[in-house]
Amino acid sequence: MDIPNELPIIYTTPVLIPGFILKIRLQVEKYSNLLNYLQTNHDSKSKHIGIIPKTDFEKVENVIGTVARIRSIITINSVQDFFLVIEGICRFKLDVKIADEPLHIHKIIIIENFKNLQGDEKVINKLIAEFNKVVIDYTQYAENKLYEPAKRSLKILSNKLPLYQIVDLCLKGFVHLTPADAYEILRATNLNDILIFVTNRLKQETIKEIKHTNSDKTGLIPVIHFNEKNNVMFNSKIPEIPASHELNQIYKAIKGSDMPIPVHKEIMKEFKRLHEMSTSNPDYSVLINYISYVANLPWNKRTEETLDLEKAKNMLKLNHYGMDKVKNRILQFIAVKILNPDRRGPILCFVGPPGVGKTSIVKAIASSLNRTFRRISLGGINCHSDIKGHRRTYIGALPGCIIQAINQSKTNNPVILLDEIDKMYKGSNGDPAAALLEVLDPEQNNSFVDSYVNLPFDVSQVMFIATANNVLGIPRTLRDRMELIYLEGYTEDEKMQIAEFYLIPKILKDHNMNELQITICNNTIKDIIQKYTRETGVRELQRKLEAICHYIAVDVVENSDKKIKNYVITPELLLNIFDSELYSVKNTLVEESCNRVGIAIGLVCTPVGGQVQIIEATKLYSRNKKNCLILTGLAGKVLRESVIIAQNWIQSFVKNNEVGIDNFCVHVHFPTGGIPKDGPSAGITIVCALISLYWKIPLRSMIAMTGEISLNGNVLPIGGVRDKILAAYNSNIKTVIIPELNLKDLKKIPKNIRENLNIIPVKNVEEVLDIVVPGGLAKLQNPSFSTTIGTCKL
Ligand SMILES: Nc1ncnc2c1ncn2[C@@H]1O[C@H](COP(=O)(O)OP(=O)(O)OP(=O)(O)O)[C@@H](O)[C@H]1O
Repeated sequence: MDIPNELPIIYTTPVLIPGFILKIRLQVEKYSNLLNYLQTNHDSKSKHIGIIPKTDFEKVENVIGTVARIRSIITINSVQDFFLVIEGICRFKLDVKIADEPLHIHKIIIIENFKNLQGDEKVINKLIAEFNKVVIDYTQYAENKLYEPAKRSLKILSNKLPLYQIVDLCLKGFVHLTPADAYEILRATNLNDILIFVTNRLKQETIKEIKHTNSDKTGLIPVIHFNEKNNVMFNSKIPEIPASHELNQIYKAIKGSDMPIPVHKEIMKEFKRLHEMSTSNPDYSVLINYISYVANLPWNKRTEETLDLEKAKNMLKLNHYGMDKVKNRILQFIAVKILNPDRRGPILCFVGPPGVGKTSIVKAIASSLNRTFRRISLGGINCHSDIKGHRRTYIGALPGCIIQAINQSKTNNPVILLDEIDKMYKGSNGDPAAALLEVLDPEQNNSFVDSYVNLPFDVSQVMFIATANNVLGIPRTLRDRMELIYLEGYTEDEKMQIAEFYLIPKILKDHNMNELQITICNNTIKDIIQKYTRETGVRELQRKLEAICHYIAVDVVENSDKKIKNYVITPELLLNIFDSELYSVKNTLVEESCNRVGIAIGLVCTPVGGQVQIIEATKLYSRNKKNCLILTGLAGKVLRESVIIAQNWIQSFVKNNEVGIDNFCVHVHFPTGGIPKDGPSAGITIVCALISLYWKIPLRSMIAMTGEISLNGNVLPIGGVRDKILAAYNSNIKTVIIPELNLKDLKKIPKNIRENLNIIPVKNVEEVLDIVVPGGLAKLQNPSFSTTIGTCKL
């Protein structure tokens, strides 16, 4: 729409805000020129006029008005007035006068419309939060009075609209504006000013409503306290100013608290009860503790979040090596928050073996967002009330760990780490997972009710991040509510980097030793990794490096009067520090298994990373026991089924090759016997061990394998390929057989490891046998080499 830069101007008492429609009444006598102008020549609807509010504008530097489009002109013959229906289009600044007669014509400068106004990013979130709070308070008291459009606006408001629309709806729906108010808004140069203005007006309206409601019911004039600092309002009927020092303290705590009005009302009821209670009553101290706990909760205290991508990137990089998946996810979270501050992020859950940095990166995330950090250890929790607290009626009742963590953080938007979420279990006193559901569900967590506090607390601002070692340990319902991010173990090279650039500088700083000349050679770090630790993470490595510092510390203290020495930690010195090597680089079990019948090398994934797993099989001849299968080594249900599938596949293979079948027992063992094992991925390894046993052929040495088998001999994909291949590499295995369908996982494996290992993908068991059996599949199919096979039952 073309708006001329010179417009006829009129002055009106009502203020026209862009987007609104106004009907004004003008005297024909006074405005005859304007009426002529609008009625002659062109269609009046294409004409614009400038509307300037009749205020004390001469005192104001810049006079702001609204460009209005004429919607209709209503003239009534018998009346000396006419009506203009005008629609506010945009705002303008009044410029120089062009003419006084026949019309007041001024030059105008169009200024930014509300829609394009910006808010001050630093404070806008706080203002919106406060505004939302005031809207809730207001509607609680004035809902019956609100007319339909306002109620509709309220519904829309809860859908989190862009800010300018919130303001727009407020103007239309809630606030009764005096002309002075409206002019204030018209002149606003940023959205913050408008939001502050509208919030304050709503507060005043709410106070009016509260006064009205309370005096209606009780005839008492309520005490209304307006907390300037937090701009939060309180309303309560205090019985009388409490006499005792203790009660006074609590009263002050309630007054100083920033709890929402409904909570405040409830707490004042309790306070009234306390006030009337005898101090000898056993409930007295319980009630005092309760009220002061609730009053001191951070109902509305928050840290100002820093949403700065570059800063967060640097901070995360500074604290942790690698972990790209986690870092990228956090950067995405920040980017989304910048675009839409109200959007709630998902609940993240980092799953991985111990010591890979799950806990420590959450701390780094909290500081990169400038939020406080609390850790809740869920390991071993077996009771509903550990999460949700105990009812106040119980002796020694306490709030649950969620509210306690929020209370300790003193803010309502901390980062809370739910550590070891896979290690909670259901006890006789309820299921803690069910209680956590309520906390983690974005639909419910803005009114989380802890049994002790017994009042709704908004935990939706809290950023919950969970960690787990084993995804299967996380209750299914909780798993559904979280976004799982898997962290893998580190390779030797990665551990070297972490030790050199992260752990050693951190440990030296912690021990106040960064001034000393300490050199830990690369060979030393490598030796620690290979001979003194066996882990997928770096926690043990960190402990060993700390032990080196403790060793040096004694020397430093004993020789404190002498000149500072240079300390060079060589691999040889490690023997002095740690007494003896803990692990051999060679995996003796694997090496001994070579050239023996009935043994195959498998790969397994444990909660602490990948491992090489030997499978042993032997025949037992016994008169009494025939056709039986003995399994040892704490094999789980799925593993036992894998053995049966392997046996049955071998039987069909034997039949096809016309090999004889005999009756005897087979014993399959999964060392080490003390550790429970389960899962389907040992399928092809079991087949190979049994084939080696039946055909009495030792398998080719140093070949490890992993893959599930189906009854007709297909090799199916399995999980944990990266960890398994790393374990094979660390155990000097030269060839690894994996299912062809797992080829996609190879991109997660460092290039140097891929180049140094012979990784062979297979589709079926025949291909496996062709690789592991000396002489290949042909040798097995040659009847002169075949042997008798046992038919076995479990
Ligand atoms: N990628 C890494 N970069 C730097 N330091 C790391 C890295 N990964 C782990 N660490 C260090 O290793 C130590 C152990 O890490 P952390 O306690 O976070 O492990 P975790 O995965 O939470 O283990 P758990 O599952 O046992 O709780 C910490 O000191 C941490 O700083």
